[in-house]
Amino acid sequence: MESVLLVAVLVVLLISRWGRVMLGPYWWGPPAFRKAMDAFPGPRPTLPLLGNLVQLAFGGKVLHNGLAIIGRWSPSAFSFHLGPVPMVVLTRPEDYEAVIGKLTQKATYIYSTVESFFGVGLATLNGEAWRVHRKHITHAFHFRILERYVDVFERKGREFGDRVQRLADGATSFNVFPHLAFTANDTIFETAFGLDKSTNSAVSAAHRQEFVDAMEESFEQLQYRVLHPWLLMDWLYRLTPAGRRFYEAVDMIDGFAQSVIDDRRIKMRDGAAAGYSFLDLMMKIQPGEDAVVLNDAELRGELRTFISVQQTSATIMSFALILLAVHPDIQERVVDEAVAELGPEGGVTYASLTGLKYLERVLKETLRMYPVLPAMARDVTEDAQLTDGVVPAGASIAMVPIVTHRDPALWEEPTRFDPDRFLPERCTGRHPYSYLPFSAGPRNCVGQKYALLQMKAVMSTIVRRFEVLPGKGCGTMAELEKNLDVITFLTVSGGFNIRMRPRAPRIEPAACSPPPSFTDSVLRRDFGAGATLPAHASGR
Ligand code: HEM
Repeated sequence: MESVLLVAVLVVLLISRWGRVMLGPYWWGPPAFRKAMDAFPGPRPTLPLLGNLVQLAFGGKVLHNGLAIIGRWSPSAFSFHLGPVPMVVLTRPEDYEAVIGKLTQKATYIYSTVESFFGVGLATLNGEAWRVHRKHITHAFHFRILERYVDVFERKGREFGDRVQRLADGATSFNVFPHLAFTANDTIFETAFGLDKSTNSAVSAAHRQEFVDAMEESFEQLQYRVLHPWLLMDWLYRLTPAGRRFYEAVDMIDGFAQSVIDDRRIKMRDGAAAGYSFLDLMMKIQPGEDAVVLNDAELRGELRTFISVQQTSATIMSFALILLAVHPDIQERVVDEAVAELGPEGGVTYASLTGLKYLERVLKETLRMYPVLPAMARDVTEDAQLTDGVVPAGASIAMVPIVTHRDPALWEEPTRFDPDRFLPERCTGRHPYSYLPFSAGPRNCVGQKYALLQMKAVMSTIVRRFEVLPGKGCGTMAELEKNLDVITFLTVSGGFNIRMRPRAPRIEPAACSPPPSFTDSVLRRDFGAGATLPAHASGR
C-alpha cells in the first residue's frame, strides 16, 4: 500500500510546481546553493524527496543509525539531507554559539508535524507571533507563580506512590514511564488548566489515561512522518489508518482544551476570582481587567503544547529512577539528603526544594546523558557562518545535544554517571554551549524551572518512600545504552523498567529538628501494625 502511495506521490511531485518545493532547494534551487551545501563533508543525497533518509531510518534503530552517521562525519559540521531538507549537522559548542542566538525559526519541515499535534503555540510559532506569545507566557513561569505549584507537584508525587504501591513488592519489574506520564499529565491539568482537585477528579482516570496513550502514539507518528516525507502531505496522511487515529487524538485534546476555556470564561462572567493556572494567566484575568490577550485558537495551542511537553519531565524522571536503581550508592545519597532537608516524608516547599543540591546534580547529569530531545533543528533564514564554512540561507541546521553531551573532548569519562561533575568547582571553564538539555538562547525551554521543581518534588517524594531496584532490560548501564532509542523523544525500547519496594524508615541527622510528620502511623502504614523505629535509625 505504502509503495503504491509513494510512486503516486512522486509522480504528483514531479509534475507540480508545489512538488519542486517539496523536493527541496538542493535539487531545484540556484546552483550556488548546491555548491554551498556540497562544500560541507557528508553523505551526498541519493534521491530527491528521500535524500539520506534511507541511511537514517532503515536497517536498525533510528538513534543508533543517526549516531553512526554522526560518528563517521563529526566533529566537523557536515551536510545531511533529511528527506527534501538540506541540513548541516552541528555537534560542537563553538558552532552552536555561532548560530543559536541568531536562528530562531523552527525548521518548518520537522515542526509542521509537531504543530499538527501541539497546535499553534509557543513551541512551533515563528517571527513576531512567537515573540508576543513568549513575552506573555514567560510571566506565567515567574518564581512567585511556580511557588504556588509546589503543593500540586508534591501531591501528585504522593498519588504516584499510591498508584504503584501494589507493584512495589521488590520482585515485579514494571515500566515506570506510563505511571510518571500520568503523573505529569495530571499535574499539568491542575497547573495549566486550573482544574482544581475536585474538578480534576471529575475527569475520569480512564479518560485521562486515554490522553496519555493517545499522546504516546502521536509522538510515534510525528517521527514516522518525518522519516516518510510523503506522509507530510496532510490529505494523504489522513487517508491512512494511523493518520485517522492521529487526528482523533488531536481532536480529543483540542476539544478538551476548548471545553476548559469555555468553562473558565463562564466562571469569569459569574465573577469567579482569577486563579494562578497558566490558562488564567494567559487569559490575563486580573481583578478589574477582562482583556483577553490570546484568542481561543491560540489559547488551545498553548494548552495543547503544555500537555504535550509533559512527556519530557516524565521521561527524565524515568531515566533518573533507572540510573538510581543501577547506582545504589548515589540513590542512598539522594535519600540521605532528602530526609535531612525535608524530613522522612512530606516537607516539600519551594524553599526546602532549593536545599536538594545533590538531587539537582543527579537530574542535571541525567539530562546530560539522556537529553530528552536528542536533536533540535532550525531554518537558516540568512547565510550562517560556522567555524568550518557557511550554511546557505534556505538550508536547515541540526544541533545534537546527545552527541555534544558525550564528547570526550568536553566531558571526562562521558559514559560514566557522575552527578558531581555538576559541582560548581567542576563546572568552571566548561564551554557554556557544551550542555544544552533545555536548548539555549531566545528559544530555550520556557518551562525549565517548572520542570526542575516538579522533578525535584516528585523524585524526593518517591525515593523516600520506595527503594528503587533495577528492572528487566535496564539492569546495567550497558543494557540501558543498548536499549536506548528515539521516538520523537529519547526512550528505552522495552520500557523504563524498574522494581520497587517500600523503603525502611530513617530519620534525619541529629542536627536537624525532628520531623513533625514522622509518626507511628507512618511506620504502621508502610510496615504493618506493631512496627517500631529500629534502634540504628537514630541519626544518620
Ligand atoms: C525535563 C523537562 C524538559 C526538557 C528537557 C525540555 C527541553 C526543551 C527543549 C530542548 C526545548 C527547545 C526545543 C526546540 O528547540 O525545538 C524546549 C522548548 C520548550 N519547552 Fe521545554 N523541556 C522540558 C519541560 C518543559 C515543561 C514542563 C514545559 C511547560 C510547562 C516546557 C515548555 C516548553 C515550551 C513552551 C518550549 C518552546 C519555547 C519557545 O520556542 O519559545 N518544557 N524544551
